Amino acid sequence: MVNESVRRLQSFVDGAYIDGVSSWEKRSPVDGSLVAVVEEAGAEQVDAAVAAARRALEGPWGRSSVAERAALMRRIADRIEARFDDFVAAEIGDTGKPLKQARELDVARAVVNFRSFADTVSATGLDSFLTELADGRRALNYAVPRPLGVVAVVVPWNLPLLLLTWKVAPALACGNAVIVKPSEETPSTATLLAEVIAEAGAPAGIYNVLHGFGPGSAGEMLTTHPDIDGVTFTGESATGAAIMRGVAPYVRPVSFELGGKNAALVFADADLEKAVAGLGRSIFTNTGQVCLCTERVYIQRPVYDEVVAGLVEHARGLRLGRPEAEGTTTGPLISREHRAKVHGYLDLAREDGADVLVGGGIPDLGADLADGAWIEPTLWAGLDHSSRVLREEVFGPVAALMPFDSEDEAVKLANDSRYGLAAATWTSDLERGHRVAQQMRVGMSWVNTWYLRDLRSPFGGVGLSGIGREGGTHSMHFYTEPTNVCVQL
Ligand SMILES: NC(=O)C1=CN([C@@H]2O[C@H](COP(=O)(O)OP(=O)(O)OC[C@H]3O[C@@H](n4cnc5c(N)ncnc54)[C@H](O)[C@@H]3O)[C@@H](O)[C@H]2O)C=CC1
Ligand SMILES: O=C(O)/C=C/C=C(\O)C(=O)O
Repeated sequence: MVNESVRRLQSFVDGAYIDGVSSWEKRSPVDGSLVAVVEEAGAEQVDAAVAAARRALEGPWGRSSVAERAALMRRIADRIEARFDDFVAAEIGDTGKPLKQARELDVARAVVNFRSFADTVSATGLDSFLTELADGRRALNYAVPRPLGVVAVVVPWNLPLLLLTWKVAPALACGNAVIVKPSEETPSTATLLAEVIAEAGAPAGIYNVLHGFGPGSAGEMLTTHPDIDGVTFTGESATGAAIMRGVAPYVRPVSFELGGKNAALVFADADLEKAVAGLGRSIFTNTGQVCLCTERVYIQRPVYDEVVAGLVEHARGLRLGRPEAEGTTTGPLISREHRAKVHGYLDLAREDGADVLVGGGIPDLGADLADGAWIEPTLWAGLDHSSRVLREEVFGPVAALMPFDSEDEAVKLANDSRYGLAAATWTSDLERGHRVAQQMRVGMSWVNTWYLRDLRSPFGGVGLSGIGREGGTHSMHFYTEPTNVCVQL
């Protein structure tokens, strides 16, 4: 039985909430309590969303000016700010993440995403060339960006609103219509955003939300729909591969930000206090559920023991608890299913001979939280580089610590991965910092910091970590198709 006070979440198509074909119960990873009943969209709702988005593009929205669209982005940002606490509550309800993080990272970044892409679209000029041929003819070439069209936005559960708005803001700023498929684990903020975008004066049909799952459900139905024009996706690499297969018959562009198995390198000359604090953040933020999180830490041998001791102390100082509780630093994993996956790696690490320095199991947080998806922050030493624990993305609050001797060895170990998303180098030798950072085979290479973002810079990965870059003008390129005009003068 569903308590009457429990929210029902519906898909949002053509400016209105619509019924689904079935429903599921979204439960809190904090204590297993019921958060919402979510209606699953079926093929009919997917068709309706694609048709609504297409109609919107054919209407006034398709002729809107950059200035009008930038103004709308700013009004949406203002409306999110006006309902900041509602977004924070919705995000916490779905994920169990600490209140402070939801406020300072997730929802704050949603506001910045809209403002930043309002700025970028306003400042982006045209590519143009004055062409002078050998025979004396002259021409003006200029490329006019047209919207990509109907864009499918498929996003995961780890930073739900942040990652959703990171794609929706530039897509709308460029004049597209979007159909969002939020994760089945985090349906709330995408639904609330529909209300806010409508309140900000957006035309019906430019922002649609379909609730559902991946294979055989709304995710697959949307990304294999013949009338979408492109897919932007963040999530697991295997899911990216499945989406690629789905769009292949229609030859649609994709932008993928996928998994990571990110390395950090700590050199003996680093400021160790800062390095340990930075590593603590890069391993454990969001319970390790950020694609950028560090899961492999290489430490130069002379400072190995000191860094290991510092990290163990940091992990022991983390406070697992309810999002709103004073002092909570760390929430649960997103679900029991995901915990089973992470727990599988804890078992595997032991089988592969890891020395478990801290954590390694499921914590006892009392009867109140017994039905949640809690896991202990865990650090390992002594793992061989060939262990699957060091090759596969765990996506939990875990890292393996390993010593190295030379810079060349550290670079080689860090790059020994099929993933290539992010890296962090800790050193007080600036030359080394630049040298090592540039050798990392990744999309984002930080020096003496981690997850410091400038939204104008390219964001994405190489290898199994993705295809393409988003951010600033890189987003503009993905969400538009240029038409080159050549006028003989
Ligand atoms: N690197 C990253 O950013 C993330 C990695 N993960 C990893 O992925 C694992 C699986 O978690 P999931 O939530 O299942 O992530 P996922 O990557 O499979 O799901 C992300 C989104 O894709 C949708 N989806 C799944 N299969 C699809 C398909 N065939 N076609 C279209 N859409 C599809 C999902 O419904 C969700 O909205 C996690 O255990 C975690 O390790 C999960 C979330 C983010
Ligand atoms: O800051 C961003 O734009 C994105 C951060 C994190 C991810 O992309 C992720 O965890 O997938």
